[in-house]
Amino acid sequence: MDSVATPGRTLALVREKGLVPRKSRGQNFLVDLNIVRKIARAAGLGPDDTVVEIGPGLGALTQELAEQAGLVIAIEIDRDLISALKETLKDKANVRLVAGDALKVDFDELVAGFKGDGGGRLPTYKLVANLPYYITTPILMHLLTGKFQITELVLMVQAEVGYRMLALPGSKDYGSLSIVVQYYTIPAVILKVPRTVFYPRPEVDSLVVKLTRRAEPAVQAGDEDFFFRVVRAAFNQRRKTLLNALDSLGLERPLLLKAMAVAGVEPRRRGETLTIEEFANLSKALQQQMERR
Ligand SMILES: C[S@@+](CC[C@H](N)C(=O)[O-])C[C@H]1O[C@@H](n2cnc3c(N)ncnc32)[C@H](O)[C@@H]1O
Repeated sequence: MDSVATPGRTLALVREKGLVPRKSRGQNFLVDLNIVRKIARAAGLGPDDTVVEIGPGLGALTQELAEQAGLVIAIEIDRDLISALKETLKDKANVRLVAGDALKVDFDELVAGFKGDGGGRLPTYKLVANLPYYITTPILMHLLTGKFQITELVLMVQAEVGYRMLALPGSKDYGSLSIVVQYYTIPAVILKVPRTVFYPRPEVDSLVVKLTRRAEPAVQAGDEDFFFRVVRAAFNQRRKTLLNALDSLGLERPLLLKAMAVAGVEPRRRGETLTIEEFANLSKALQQQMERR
């Protein structure tokens, strides 16, 4: 079957199947084969690779992934799209379609269901998606904190979110998302994508980013849940000093001040100036002080 990634073929398929792209599901289909190819190529796929795709839509990206990977597992929430997908993917024997909600999927179990569990050593795989924008952050949190055997993620996201993933201390885009992404992965920009290559057109431009999973987190943060609580507290009230922002953790002031002194972090600084290492040191110092109480 010819690629569905052209305006003519996408529109014809939408009409033929009586589909109405749902905004509530983030349905903006790619209609530019050149962009589709660049996204798939960014994942560096070969015949030995398994790739999971979230939200295949009409199959534009799936068709290309199937050309390059050994096995493609595509999870689509909208059952109305499944019949269109069966048609656009009918000559792709290496694609497995799964109807379901990616937010609820245990990706390792899903892959093991098709590939076996590797005799206890779960197979690794890549993840590629033109993400539905309305759930970008929860999906990303699920993918990263879920500790799945994903080695690389190539994701198309709203440009603004992409810049937040890559932001460094001191920039206006730097926040909790930057820390979570950089803690677990090494992010890089692959490509800027204008809104004109989608049907229907979204209201914003997009960015394709590649996240390479680190073998070990970027820093040793001690208790991870606590580390992320500290990070969220620091950024929830960005304009406050760190000392005031961390009040929301419910800890006594003297303890906060002692931990800041131990970590070498000035209480008057703002959270948005702290590096990921400084957050980790602060979080560990707070944990130590709490244990000593
Ligand atoms: C931006 S579209 C991308 C479609 C296609 N991959 C493309 O590039 O043309 C997002 C897709 O994700 C699907 N989707 C939305 N929420 C989902 C979820 N929770 N789990 C799986 N798929 C979801 C939508 O139905 C839609 O097909």
